[in-house]
Amino acid sequence: MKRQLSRRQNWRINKIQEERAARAARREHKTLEALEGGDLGPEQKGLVIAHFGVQIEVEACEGELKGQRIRCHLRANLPALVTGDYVVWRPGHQGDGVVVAQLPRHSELCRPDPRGQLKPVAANVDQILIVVAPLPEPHANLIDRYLVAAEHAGIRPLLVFNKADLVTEDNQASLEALLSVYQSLGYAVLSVSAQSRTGLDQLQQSLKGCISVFVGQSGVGKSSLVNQLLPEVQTPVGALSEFSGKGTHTTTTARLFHFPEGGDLIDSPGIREFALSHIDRQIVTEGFVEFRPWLGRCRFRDCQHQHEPGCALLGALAEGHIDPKRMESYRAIIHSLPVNTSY
Ligand SMILES: Nc1nc2c(ncn2[C@@H]2O[C@H](COP(=O)(O)OP(=O)(O)OP(=O)(O)O)[C@@H](O)[C@H]2O)c(=O)[nH]1
Ligand SMILES: [Zn+2]
Repeated sequence: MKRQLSRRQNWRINKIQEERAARAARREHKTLEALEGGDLGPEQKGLVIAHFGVQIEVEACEGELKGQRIRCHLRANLPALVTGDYVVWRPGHQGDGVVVAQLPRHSELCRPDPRGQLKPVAANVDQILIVVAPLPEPHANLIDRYLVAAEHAGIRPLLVFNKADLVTEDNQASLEALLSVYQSLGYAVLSVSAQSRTGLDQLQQSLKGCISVFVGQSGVGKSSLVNQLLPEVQTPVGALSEFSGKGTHTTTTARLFHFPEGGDLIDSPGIREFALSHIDRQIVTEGFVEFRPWLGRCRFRDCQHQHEPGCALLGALAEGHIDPKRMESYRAIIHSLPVNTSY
């Protein structure tokens, strides 16, 4: 009986929400019609700064309005836009505007939505800053997961080793051993301290001219670094959770910030946690860059690289071309995948 009731209540709640959404959509449609009926300004390029339900905040990239932020309505039939998207838009007469087209993306960061479907959450990201620190103790496995995600998205990763001030005689050797694995694979590693400001100039240099995101385990100092790099916080970093609308699943709402020294940041709690809930065996295998020369060379086409005879990866491991720690990490990631993922 109780169950029935709550199902009924759920249905009512859903219905009310649907009606509310439909009313908002009708209102939006009217506004849009009025705007498009009047004469709009010229088509021009803009950058999506943030998304607010049916509207988006666009920064003008050119013309008289360059640098200004405009609340824009979305012409019907546009693909879903995300922060970092470049668009074509037309100014209206009341400080608003209409987005008329999306320009092509060169990269996408995706996350599963509540239904498990992959959705882009940020576009045109050039660089993923994977933040690690002596504390909390870094896990190679987690770093490798971020690297796989970056490789899969085709976005350059940069390892940012924060809290360099916490390096001591006791932990130095193991930290250097951990990081040298990545350096020898060709990944850039930058040693910094948000606290003592060591290395921040160099970090600023590597942010210039591109859109970056920060990822990494909780407590490594992402907020601290962002606070150092964005001193005149355009939106308080502490208020990031406001965008996530506490307790809802919309934690993926991202916002674009400009670093005063150049370069952009896209940030949101959802992006910081951007990890790998949505990868399969093939993505992981290809995400280990040093495996690439050996892929497709195993005796068996469906080789799982575990203990099969004639496995090219195992051969490369035995000959010292693959670091045993990375192989161990690879296996741990594969092991953590839901069973039956396709190869
Ligand atoms: N010693 C030292 N402490 C730091 C440094 N950077 C950050 N911290 C400290 O580390 C703790 C965590 O920093 P946050 O910036 O909140 O870390 P976060 O990665 O944003 O954490 P989440 O918000 O949980 O994801 C805070 O107590 C900071 O003061 C650093 O360079 N050196
Ligand atoms: Zn194999």
